[in-house]
Amino acid sequence: MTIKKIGIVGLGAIGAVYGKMLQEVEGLEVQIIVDEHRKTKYEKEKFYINDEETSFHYIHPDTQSEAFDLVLLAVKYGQLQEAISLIRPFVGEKTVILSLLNGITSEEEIAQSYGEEKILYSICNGIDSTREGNRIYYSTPGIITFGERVNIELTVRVKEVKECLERANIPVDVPEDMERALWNKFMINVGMNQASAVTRAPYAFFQKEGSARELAISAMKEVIQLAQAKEIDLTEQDMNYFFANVLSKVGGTGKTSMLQDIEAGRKTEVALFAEKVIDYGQKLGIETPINQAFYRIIKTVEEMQG
Ligand SMILES: NC(=O)C1=CN([C@@H]2O[C@H](COP(=O)(O)OP(=O)(O)OC[C@H]3O[C@@H](n4cnc5c(N)ncnc54)[C@H](OP(=O)(O)O)[C@@H]3O)[C@@H](O)[C@H]2O)C=CC1
Ligand SMILES: CC(C)(CO)C(=O)C(=O)O
Repeated sequence: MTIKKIGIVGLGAIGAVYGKMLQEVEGLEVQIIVDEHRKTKYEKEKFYINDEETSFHYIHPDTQSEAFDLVLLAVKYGQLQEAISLIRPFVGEKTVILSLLNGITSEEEIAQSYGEEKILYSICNGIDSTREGNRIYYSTPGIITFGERVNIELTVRVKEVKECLERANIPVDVPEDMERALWNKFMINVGMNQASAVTRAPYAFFQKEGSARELAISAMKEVIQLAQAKEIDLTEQDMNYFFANVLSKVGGTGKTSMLQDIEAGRKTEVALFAEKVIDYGQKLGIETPINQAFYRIIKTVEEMQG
């Protein structure tokens, strides 16, 4: 079955960019799954991507519809449970669900509601999208890394999703070891998102040697220790590769999603990052002082913002 009908929950920095690219493909029907309140607001305020007015098609969960072939979740972690409920009417026997959320836990939470057989693991890397209300700016779509937990010979559904994303000119990668890819991204987020959130530094400060990058590296090294204790093949080479080959390509004024949250006074995804690192550290008997400090600072900032 070729993918034809796609549902997306979350029209933010990530969902709007990939949603626009997908809906430009002839033969693909893309619907944004929203509640009534958001539908009214979005239709009135419209969306602007790189200053271009962009229209989307909205679908309410009460609408009678066939199941979607592919559902993309692009909400923040605090909105995940709501999004999981929202997609229920559109999940059928053959639906594939892809969670573009950062972190290593969202797939597990989706699988608890819909079963392992519905999900593929995924993350997006290198996208420098920022959102201010209904205005989204980006210079590169980065790459969606996805697949089954292990990808030696590609399964039919992986091939179909890959073909669909490629038709939309979204760069994709299907790594053999998806768990390692998830942990690699987890390491990046734990360092970059949290160091930028506490310093308020945009990417330019991490693109050069110096204090901001050192701070991110110290948190990343704690993730590497945890991964190695879990026998996941993650090393400092992966960290160096990120700085040299991924971060160097994004716009210097861009900001991590966590810094965007802090600046907008929204709750952050610290539960996906420092909290997870601290948790794993306790279970594995590994000290995680940098993440403990990040956790306390970010929680304090959230409390101050109310
Ligand atoms: N921004 C980035 O550069 C990157 C982000 N990520 C990850 O991607 C995920 C999404 O992040 P990002 O796009 O930045 O987040 P945003 O906050 O920009 O977007 C989230 C969107 O979800 C919408 N939403 C929330 N709840 C619902 C709901 N119940 N029904 C429908 N829509 C809903 C929000 O709508 P509303 O505004 O109306 O509340 C908002 O448009 C996160 O896990 C993030 O860590 C990964 C890589 C890079
Ligand atoms: C990799 C990074 C830091 C890229 O923007 C990200 O995933 C985020 O901002 O959440």
